[in-house]
Parts: sequence; C-alpha cells; structure tokens
Amino acid sequence: MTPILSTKGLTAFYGDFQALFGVDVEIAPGETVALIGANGAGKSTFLRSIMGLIRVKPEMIQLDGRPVGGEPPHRIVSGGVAIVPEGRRLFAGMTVEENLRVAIDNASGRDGTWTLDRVFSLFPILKEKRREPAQRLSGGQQQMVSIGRALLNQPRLLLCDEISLGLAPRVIREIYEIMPEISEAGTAVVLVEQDVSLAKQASDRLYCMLEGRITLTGRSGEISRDQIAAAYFGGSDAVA
Ligand SMILES: Nc1ncnc2c1ncn2[C@@H]1O[C@H](COP(=O)(O)OP(=O)(O)OP(=O)(O)O)[C@@H](O)[C@H]1O
Repeated sequence: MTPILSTKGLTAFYGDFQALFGVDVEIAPGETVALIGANGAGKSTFLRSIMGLIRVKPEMIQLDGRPVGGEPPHRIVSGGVAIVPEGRRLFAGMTVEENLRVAIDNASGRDGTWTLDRVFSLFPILKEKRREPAQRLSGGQQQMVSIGRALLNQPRLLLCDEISLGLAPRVIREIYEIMPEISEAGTAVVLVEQDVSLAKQASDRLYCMLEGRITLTGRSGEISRDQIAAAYFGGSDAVA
C-alpha cells in the first residue's frame, strides 16, 4: 500500500543551522504514529516541513507517493493534511462556532465525513459554548476547538503538535479518548508528544527523534522503556 506520507532523507535548515539530518518516516493510511523526543529534537521542524512552512526539496516529502516538499501550505492542506498547531492559534476575536466555520469554508469542495454536528458530538462542551468567544474557554476546551477546526478541513492526515502540553491529566485523557474515532474515520495521525507513555498508548507505531535524527522506530506495543530511554537521550542499540 502506498504510504499516505513518506519522508525520504528529509533535511531542514534555519539559515545556516541544520535542524533535521535525513529523516525517513512512513505512515500508512489510517495509521497513528507517535513522534517523541526531547525539547529541540526537531519534532516541530518535522511538522513545519510537511506543512510547507520550511523550504525543502520536493522528493523529500511525498503525499500518496507524490513529491510535495516545498509546496506552499495551502497546497498541502488541499492535499488532505491538517495540523493542530502547538499553542492552538485560535482566532481570539471569534466565537467557538466561527472558529470552526472558518475550516468548513476552507474545506469547501473537499470530500469528508466531518461536520459541525460530528465535532459537537465528539466534544459536547463545544456545542454548549458555541457562541462564546474562543479566548474565554479553558485551555483544554480551546484545544478541542483547535482539533475540531483541523478535522473540519477533512484531513486524511492529521498532524498534532503537543496537544497535551499544559493541560490537566483529566482533560488530556478526555482529548485522547476521541483519537480512536479519528482513526476509525480513516484519518492517519502523527502525534508529536513529550509524554512518552501517552504517546505509546495512543499510537500503532512510534518514532523517537534526537538532535534532528530518528534514533528509534518500531511498533509502540513492542518497544521497551530502555530502548526509548537510549533513543531519547542518546546511546547505542536504539533501533527496535
Ligand atoms: N525559527 C528558528 N530559527 C532557528 N532555529 C530554530 C527555529 N526553530 C527551531 N529552531 C531550532 O531547531 C531545533 C529543532 O527545534 P524544534 O522546535 O523542531 O524542536 P522540538 O523537538 O519541536 O522541540 P520542542 O519540544 O521544544 O518544540 C532546535 O535546536 C531549535 O533551537
């Protein structure tokens, strides 16, 4: 089966500073893959490269086998990729529903199963708060809006950048509980996570990144804590 996403020898730079050194990742349609690694490992740079926010060579990123590296973000989004960005980035002056409707307008013409009602059934609190300004919601509720907005883009590949960051454990659980429904809709997911246990539990496969390189990959259920520790902090024998 052609992977929905593959990166081949992906390198990325900020000016002279090299942040990624030949990253190879593959994700099958409907698969959930976690990407873990310490601060500064290159996880966000990886996501930014896919979204077209960093200039890379075309063949370094392929969607459905088609080279798309360096294409502008709107082309990547119309190719079926959506991101839940770190820090959520909602439109602060808009209500919850208006934030969600922006994505519906963006996605017009793209097929998909996500509707406003389906997002409200995923996160019932958003229906209650639909007319409130987004900035008045709690951090967890804002994260739900951000996820809902990404889903309403009808993605086949959803990139999630540290969605648990700064949230209470109960809220994190609530958000992660809906992940299987996203997979069941056929959407592949990349979960960038600092919380290793959460990443392991929520994913089919896992990649660990260290200083811009993949240091471990394997099925999430089969990777040991020791292997993760070695890959996360550096050490030998890290590939499962
Ligand atoms: N805009 C930028 N300009 C220069 N260097 C950057 C920029 N953004 C990130 N970097 C550097 O690139 C490397 C990778 O950063 P990146 O944000 O991708 O890591 P990360 O794994 O997502 O970490 P975090 O968990 O802190 O977000 C780091 O050394 C970081 O300092």
